Amino acid sequence: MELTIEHLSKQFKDKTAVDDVCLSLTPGVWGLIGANGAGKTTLMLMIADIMKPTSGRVLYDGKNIHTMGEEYRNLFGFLPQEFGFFHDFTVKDYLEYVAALKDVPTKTTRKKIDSLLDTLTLSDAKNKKIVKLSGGMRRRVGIAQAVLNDPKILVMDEPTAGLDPGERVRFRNFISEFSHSRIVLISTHIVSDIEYIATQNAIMKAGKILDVGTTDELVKQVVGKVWTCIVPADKLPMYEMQLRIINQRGEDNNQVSIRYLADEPKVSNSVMASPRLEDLYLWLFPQDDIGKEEK
Ligand SMILES: Nc1ncnc2c1ncn2[C@@H]1O[C@H](COP(=O)(O)OP(=O)(O)OP(=O)(O)O)[C@@H](O)[C@H]1O
Repeated sequence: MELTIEHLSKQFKDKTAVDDVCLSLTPGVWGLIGANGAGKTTLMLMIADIMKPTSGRVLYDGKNIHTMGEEYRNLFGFLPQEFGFFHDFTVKDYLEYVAALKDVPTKTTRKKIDSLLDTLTLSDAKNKKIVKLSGGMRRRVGIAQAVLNDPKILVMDEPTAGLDPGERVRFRNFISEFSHSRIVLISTHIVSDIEYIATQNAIMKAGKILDVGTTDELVKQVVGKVWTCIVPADKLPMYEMQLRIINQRGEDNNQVSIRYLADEPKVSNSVMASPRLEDLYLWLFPQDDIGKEEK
């Protein structure tokens, strides 16, 4: 099974949101990583066949998804970033409605919904109106509707937005299990949410895919660029001005442990750290760039 993205572009007036993207997605969890405005949502909407590309095409096992119509929709699950819930529906009624839309066999619908609500710890919310749910619960209802038809391809735009730490862990476990022989594409800028479950990552910046690889392959780019050291707490403001500090933790005796990015050690007692995906992300997307991509 393969989803092939061939020279996909999307132009909005003078803005190229997606710029000649080529990517071949195979079964596994794919992390689509990029700052705000990188083009992730636009790319996902085209993969969902909701938005028409300006040029290029998406093929599922060699077939153009746009010509597959219902056949594609039946094997596809999508969690959009902005989710238009039917707020007056109860969770159960809403999921039954989606199941009907997606041609889930009526015989199995109830069982399927109950089992999903259980897995996503939503059983207690089953008969509550969606309007009454917390943001994290609504997101989980969104996840439930996306997987209701057991999709072969699951695309989720920022699925962990609004989830608390416990919910994030459960989400990761759920996706790891679910992704077996399926293509799961997850966009996020919360890198730690996919770091340990993504079999591959695609890094997107300014509409282009900069790099594709496993986490281990990708983080090689920042080997020798991540440092940790201990500095006196009263010197921290000075270091904050001079260094790209990505993490800091208070220690005993008025000291602070800092983790920073630099081509070479900038503070005398610095020790080279093993890079993580988040370090690479911050290296590629310095905070100042976040949100500026659209300019
Ligand atoms: N309908 C539209 N009309 C005009 N410009 C758009 C439209 N949709 C997206 N854009 C622009 O295209 C670029 C990519 O947007 P997109 O939402 O795909 O990025 P993103 O990586 O998903 O960002 P975020 O994480 O903030 O959702 C941005 O500059 C955005 O302003």
